[in-house]
Amino acid sequence: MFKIKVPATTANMGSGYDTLGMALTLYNEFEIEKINKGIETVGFGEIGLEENLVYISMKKTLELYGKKADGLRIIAKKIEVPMSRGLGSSATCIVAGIMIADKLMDNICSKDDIIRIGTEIEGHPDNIVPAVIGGMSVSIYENNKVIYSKVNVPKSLRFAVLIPNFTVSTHEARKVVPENYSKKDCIFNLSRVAMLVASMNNGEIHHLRMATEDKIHQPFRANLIPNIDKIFRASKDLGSKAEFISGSGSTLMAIIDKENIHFEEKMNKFLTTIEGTWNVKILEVDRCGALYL
Ligand SMILES: Nc1ncnc2c1ncn2[C@@H]1O[C@H](COP(=O)(O)OP(=O)(O)OP(=O)(O)O)[C@@H](O)[C@H]1O
Ligand SMILES: N[C@@H](CCO)C(=O)O
Repeated sequence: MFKIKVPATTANMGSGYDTLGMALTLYNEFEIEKINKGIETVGFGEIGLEENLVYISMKKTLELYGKKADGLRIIAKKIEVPMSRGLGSSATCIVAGIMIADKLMDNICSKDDIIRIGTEIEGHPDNIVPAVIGGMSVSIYENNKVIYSKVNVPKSLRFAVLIPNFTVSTHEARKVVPENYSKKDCIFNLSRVAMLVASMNNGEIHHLRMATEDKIHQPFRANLIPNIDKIFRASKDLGSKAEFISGSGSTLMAIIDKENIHFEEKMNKFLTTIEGTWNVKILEVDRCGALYL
């Protein structure tokens, strides 16, 4: 019947907890087929229908419009975004589910509707917004409304994702983030997140290291990722412009210049000296967002 392709996303980007996010050139693809009766899922491993985030999001969207689905097979056709690694795998499922429902209703939802429903399901907007519209974005979620704006990303940048073989659940990683902060720490992050948006927009790559510094979530989540300091130090030594935890982890992100062509090979070599298995991918910004194929 139809296919949907949704990009991976890296949320927070250091200083922008629950606020900044960016789509990356790594994708999940879902295919929908007609069947006689019921709803079937294929390619989702052990995940049962009622726990399947694509199905849950499709069902919720249809219910919002007073509709129901029947006679559908949802196929996880191509899964590139690893689960629970801080690359927005849940957002790919949520956005795909909403877009399936929308297609079944003859595309009555606007992008803003998809973003609003998706954010309500996910609980924060920073993966959902870039997954839908592509690029880097800043979002505000308040009173069930999402207000967002795109940020320019310099074309010379590449994004090295360092993906470990262990997972970090977002639900668990949100529990270690404190409820309250000092005025000093608030000013620390406010200044950096504003600097990050300005630096990206103005192509001031030399500001990125300071602009991605954070006191809101990363110091508390660092304990969930063994050797994070060593890995960030090695990345800096290999010429990266900035490093941060992607989303809630476990993936670590290094921003590099496109001319840094030996980064991948050298980082892979370094990571063999660290416990665990790591997979390095050099990605670009996805500038389109989710699409029907
Ligand atoms: N390919 C998939 N098939 C089915 N469900 C998936 C798939 N990928 C992700 N999920 C769902 O999303 C959940 C993972 O979401 P979680 O928010 O913990 O991680 P993430 O979205 O990968 O990371 P982050 O939000 O930090 O970027 C899984 O437990 C599962 O419910
Ligand atoms: N802003 C979210 C992103 C992960 O879903 C967090 O850091 O918990």
